[in-house]
Amino acid sequence: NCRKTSSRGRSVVFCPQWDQQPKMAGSSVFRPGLFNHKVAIVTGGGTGIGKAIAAELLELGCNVVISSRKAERLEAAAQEMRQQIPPSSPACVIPLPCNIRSEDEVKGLVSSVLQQFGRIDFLVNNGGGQFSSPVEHMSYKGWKAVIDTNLTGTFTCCKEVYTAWMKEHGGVIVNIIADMWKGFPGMAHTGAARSAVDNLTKSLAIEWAVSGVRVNAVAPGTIFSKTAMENYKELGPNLFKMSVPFSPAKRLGVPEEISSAVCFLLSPAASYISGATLRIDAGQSLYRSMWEIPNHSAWPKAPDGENQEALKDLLKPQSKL
Ligand SMILES: CCCCCCC/C=C/C(=O)SCCNC(=O)CCNC(=O)[C@H](O)C(C)(C)COP(=O)(O)OP(=O)(O)OC[C@H]1O[C@@H](n2cnc3c(N)ncnc32)[C@H](O)[C@@H]1OP(=O)(O)O
Ligand SMILES: NC(=O)C1=CN([C@@H]2O[C@H](COP(=O)(O)OP(=O)(O)OC[C@H]3O[C@@H](n4cnc5c(N)ncnc54)[C@H](OP(=O)(O)O)[C@@H]3O)[C@@H](O)[C@H]2O)C=CC1
Repeated sequence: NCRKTSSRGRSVVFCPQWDQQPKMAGSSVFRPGLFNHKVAIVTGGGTGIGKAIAAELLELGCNVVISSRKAERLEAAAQEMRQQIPPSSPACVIPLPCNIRSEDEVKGLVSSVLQQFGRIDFLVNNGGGQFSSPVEHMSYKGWKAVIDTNLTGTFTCCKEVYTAWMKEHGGVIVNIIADMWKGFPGMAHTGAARSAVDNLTKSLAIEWAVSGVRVNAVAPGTIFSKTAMENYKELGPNLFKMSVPFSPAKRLGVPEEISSAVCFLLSPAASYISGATLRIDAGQSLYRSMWEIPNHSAWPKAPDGENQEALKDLLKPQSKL
């Protein structure tokens, strides 16, 4: 069904199906070999978004270290990814367990990667998460767990990779944050942490420009994966189903739609981009909030006066206005 048309003297092949054909899961739109011999650390790289990022980096020739707390799940993910690496590729994937909440474990991770590969070109701070709870019922321990993971964990990984390698050799960092642009009612801890990482990204982009380090963030909308859903236990399926109408796309995103943007930000195509946050949410952050506010009369009254009187009149059941 493809037609050849000529546009301004150039020959163009136009396929009407192209814009309807989705990118295939597990196949990058970037040039094979783009990241040959580079080394990346992807935290949370054994599941969901992190796994898609790791797989796309591998496909592009990068050596990838996937890291998170659960060693068995990490090893299984690495085995699965190894099956996809063509024999001609120089890339490899290794799982290294690390809790990003522990400064010592992060230091250990960075030094192991340097021992094994001798360099760290890319850091993707993707590991993290939260539970859902209104603030009034949130325990201090729960608040701290989420801040320590998403904010302090990201800080620690950035700092350790920078001081041990990127300060002298340059590199690229991408921080995964969230759609917290209208606050994050129901998950206020993560909203506060991700907003702080958005700001940290800007500070680091300036402080580390002198080392040739670019630092950017990606803010996903609601992205479906089995592991993300399972985190919310029995609430999970409904939470994700309920989110669909709140996306202007009227569908949820998938991890592969985040990984392509991360690979772009890591690549030389983004060589002049630093301190930026890319929202990958089909416009969700510009659209309506999921948080329902029931009708109530608790709000402070407006000042008396002619506008207030006219407003009362307008709102009477049979208003003449
Ligand atoms: C509005 C909904 C839209 C749909 C979602 C859209 C956005 C989606 C965003 C996503 O990020 S999806 C990805 C989800 N994946 C994860 O969150 C994975 C990582 N998450 C975790 O590891 C945990 O959630 C954690 C809380 C961040 C850390 O858990 P960890 O196991 O390290 O800590 P714990 O020792 O278990 O807990 C510490 C403390 O936290 C409180 N708490 C934990 N879970 C809950 C819960 N479900 N409800 C209430 N409180 C919780 C609690 O105080 C824990 O202490 P203890 O009581 O256990 O002593
Ligand atoms: N899915 C979505 O809609 C959205 C997700 N995000 C964020 O994107 C990132 C990836 O989430 P997603 O793939 O969806 O969900 P997953 O639950 O699949 O991924 C979370 C990953 O983070 C790892 N992790 C959690 N805590 C730690 C820790 N203390 N140290 C090291 N690793 C840790 C987990 O591994 P382990 O348990 O083995 O440690 C897991 O691999 C998270 O930060 C998430 O909050 C942001 C916006 C939306």
